[in-house]
Amino acid sequence: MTNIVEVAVGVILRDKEVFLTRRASEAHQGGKWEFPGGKREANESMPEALARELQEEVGIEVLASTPLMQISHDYGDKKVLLDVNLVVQFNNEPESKEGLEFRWVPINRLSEVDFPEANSAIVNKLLAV
Ligand SMILES: Nc1nc2c([nH]c(=O)n2[C@H]2C[C@H](O)[C@@H](COP(=O)(O)OP(=O)(O)OP(=O)(O)O)O2)c(=O)[nH]1
Ligand SMILES: [Mg+2]
Repeated sequence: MTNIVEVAVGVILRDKEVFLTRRASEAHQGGKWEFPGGKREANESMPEALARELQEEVGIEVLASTPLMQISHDYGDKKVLLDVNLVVQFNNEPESKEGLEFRWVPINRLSEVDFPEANSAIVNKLLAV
């Protein structure tokens, strides 16, 4: 039995651009760009995990989010379940509270971004919206 890491992921969307951060080089999938988010803790629901992670990592308060998709992916060294949510209403200007690189990228340029493998399904879905 291998355990699956459940991850709350936020696609922060404003004016047809999304907010990305760059994973720390020593992290799993280090150096890749990502949608902010992180692991759900045992005592949390997914929406609670999303709100906490986006507050901790990028300093925003989520006011409303809508589920986009769930993705199961096996990286070989780690299995993840990404719970991906669109975040279109929030307070504060997103930045990286963890000192990571960040940038806004137009949706139609997402296919050029170096994401972890599991993210191609997210990119395809966003390009189709
Ligand atoms: N946040 C995020 N994680 C992603 C994406 N794509 C993807 O495969 N992942 C994977 C990478 C990691 O294995 C996992 C997220 O775990 P994490 O290590 O960032 O979790 P965390 O923020 O709670 O970090 P930590 O407390 O363990 O440092 O999900 C994505 O777009 N965003
Ligand atoms: Mg994280």
